[in-house]
Amino acid sequence: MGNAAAVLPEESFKHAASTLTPLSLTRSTPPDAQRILFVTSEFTDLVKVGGLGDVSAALPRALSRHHDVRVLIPGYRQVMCSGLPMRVIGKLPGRGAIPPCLIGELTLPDQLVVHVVLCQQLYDREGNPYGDSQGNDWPDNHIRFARLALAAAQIAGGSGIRNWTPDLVHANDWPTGLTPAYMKWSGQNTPCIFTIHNLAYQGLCEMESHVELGLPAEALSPEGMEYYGKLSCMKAGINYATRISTVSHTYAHEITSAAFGCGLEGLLRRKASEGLLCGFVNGIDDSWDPANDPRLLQGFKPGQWEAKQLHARHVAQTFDLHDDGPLFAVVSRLVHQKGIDLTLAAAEHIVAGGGRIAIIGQGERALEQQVEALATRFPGRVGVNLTFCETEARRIIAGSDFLLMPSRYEPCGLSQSYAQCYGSLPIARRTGGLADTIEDGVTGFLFREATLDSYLRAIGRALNVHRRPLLLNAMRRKAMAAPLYWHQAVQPYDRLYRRLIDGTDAAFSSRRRVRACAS
Ligand SMILES: Nc1ncnc2c1ncn2[C@@H]1O[C@H](COP(=O)(O)OP(=O)(O)O[C@H]2O[C@H](CO)[C@@H](O)[C@H](O)[C@H]2O)[C@@H](O)[C@H]1O
Repeated sequence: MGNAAAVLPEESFKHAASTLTPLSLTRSTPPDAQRILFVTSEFTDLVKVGGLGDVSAALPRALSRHHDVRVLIPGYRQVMCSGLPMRVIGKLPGRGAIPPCLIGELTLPDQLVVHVVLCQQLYDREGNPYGDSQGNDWPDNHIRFARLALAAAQIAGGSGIRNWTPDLVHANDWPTGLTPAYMKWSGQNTPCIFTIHNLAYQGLCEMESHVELGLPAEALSPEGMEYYGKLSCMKAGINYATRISTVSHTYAHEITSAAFGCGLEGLLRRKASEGLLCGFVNGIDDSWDPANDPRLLQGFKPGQWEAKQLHARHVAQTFDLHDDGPLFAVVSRLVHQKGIDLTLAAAEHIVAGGGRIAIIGQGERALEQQVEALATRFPGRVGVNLTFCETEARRIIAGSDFLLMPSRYEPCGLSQSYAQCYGSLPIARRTGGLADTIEDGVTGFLFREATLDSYLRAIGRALNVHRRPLLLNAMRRKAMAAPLYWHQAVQPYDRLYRRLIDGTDAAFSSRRRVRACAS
């Protein structure tokens, strides 16, 4: 296998940025830094669908103060069109129906190294990482992401990148679930952490796909990755990783119950009882600083509320809303998980209470149509923008008084923390990371049941606070100080990496163990 640097071959992506750049990579890392390969299907700098992209861009950067971290992503069209110079540094063989690939390397302006799995037939497509522009999943997703996972395992085994083999692999969500499995089946003992960002997306495929994926017989049993007659990439990640983490303490506990475990609660309960499952709350990246955000019309600090009013006027103009009344924001993927139907039902009460609602998001077509219909029903009071626009999202958050987040479940959630940073008080369900990051009545409002009544009570409390400016501003100040930034949130990952690499981590100590739910 040739590992020498090469220019992208002509038959490779026609969209590729094929300029050769000298490889001069000298990030200063501490002497005890370990080599970490962070494997992900989204990376916000280049391609993002949701929160996984944000975490994948921020966590490796925060980790790179402590370690030599490299990110591995598929070479989607968005990645190849990024305009960043790409070097081809190696190639890797296929397995079953998984085609061979090249390994590319990008160095981002801040020197973070991103390795790219180059395989035109799998990744050079219109649409997002998981499906076409009509929202249909790609039928060969199992092969597309098995290619990513296999590349990670091969790199961990010493192939693909010359003079760089990771001491630890960190895989994320189902698209990377086969990573620890391929590592194990090739006899490697490099530790692999698997982080669950959202258990509900499992990456299922038919049993017959085992030939295409080159799976050994043991994979096909319930002790492997069999899941109710199918194959589950999520289950592979949970079963074969050295340790499993998820993105909040409460979600780590919740997924051991039937209500949140998506059929994997038994396995997760066992992992929790063995001390192999933990929850680390996500941080947010430093760009979420209202005083220094170039995407805002005017920066602000706690107390400089006139800048919030400026953004509220901007939102009113762009969403065709009246100028008066508390402003509620929805910045969300429009999917069932996020409880959008509850907000649709609550909207008439918010409007009757004098409120206005600005919704920005994309997602399930039926929900998109329903939010559009809501705006038609309440002109001047409800405005909708069915796009994904980071700048507008930030301005809406900055201008709003409240962020609506009635999620049915929420592994961690980032939007509530973004809102807190910008002095917008989240109104959210007491579940997952929402319960861990919002202090009820202090830095936001929580409600327990996924019912309209319960939600409306929280909205009513928020409206009461809005009528008392002193109290509102006091809550805003507390909210702005609440979120955890990644340089703080990274600590438990750093400690776990070190324990796994030096072999001192028998399992999570009983004090830190996730208490498994009873059912
Ligand atoms: N129209 C729009 N325009 C611009 N930006 C938009 C947008 N709609 C949504 N976003 C952004 O998308 C991201 C959503 O992040 P979340 O963590 O809230 O949810 P998501 O369900 O995608 O992530 C999953 O993974 C993350 C990461 O671990 C977990 O926090 C979460 O609970 C889990 O469901 C935020 O950055 C938000 O601002």
